[in-house]
Amino acid sequence: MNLPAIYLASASPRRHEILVRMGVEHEVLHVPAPEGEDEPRLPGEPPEDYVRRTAREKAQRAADWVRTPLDTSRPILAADTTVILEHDLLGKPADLDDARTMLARLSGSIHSVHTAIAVAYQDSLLEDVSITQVRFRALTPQDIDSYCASGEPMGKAGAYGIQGRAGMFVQHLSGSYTGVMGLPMFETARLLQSLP
Ligand SMILES: Cc1cn([C@H]2C[C@H](O)[C@@H](COP(=O)(O)OP(=O)(O)OP(=O)(O)O)O2)c(=O)[nH]c1=O
Repeated sequence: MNLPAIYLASASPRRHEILVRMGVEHEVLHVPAPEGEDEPRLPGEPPEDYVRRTAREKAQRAADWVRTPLDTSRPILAADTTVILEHDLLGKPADLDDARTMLARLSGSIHSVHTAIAVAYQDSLLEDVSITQVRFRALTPQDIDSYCASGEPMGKAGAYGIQGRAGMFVQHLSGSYTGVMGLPMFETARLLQSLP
């Protein structure tokens, strides 16, 4: 498959790793974070809309930021991953207590992981979203403590990384494994292929 060389507007090492696996030539852009709260949700905004809007804003911010110094013929890819449990949105945990609370809520239940991708290219912004249902086995307090002690929950939506030890918590998955990790391969390849 012939996919174009791109810029990746993401600080997530997982997204870089997935693009490497896809064989997509890319350069990572370190776009300065906006001032204020990290990716705030608008009042009453449905999670599906939130995750799409956030990915679009990341791609647009990167496009505005790079305009002059970089090669504008390269598409700019951004993504946003959010865990949704009973209409609540679980982002990255603020600290280990927060991580413990999130993991206890995910224990023995089904949640969904939404990853939106957005590509800024030649004044247009294209997007797609991958939605995956994930069932966790019941976790004991010891499971949660030792997982938190591993350091893996921090920096990850829902306080877990399926690609690490938390893979052992996943009893069933319906959707995209790479979407849960932060960049759905199928949707990303399809979006990049659809560019003019
Ligand atoms: C659920 C899950 C999330 N994650 C990660 C992917 C994302 O890095 C992170 C969700 O946070 P995001 O806000 O989507 O991304 P980010 O802040 O890490 O990076 P950037 O905004 O610069 O692109 O959670 C995993 O690595 N494994 C998982 O199983």
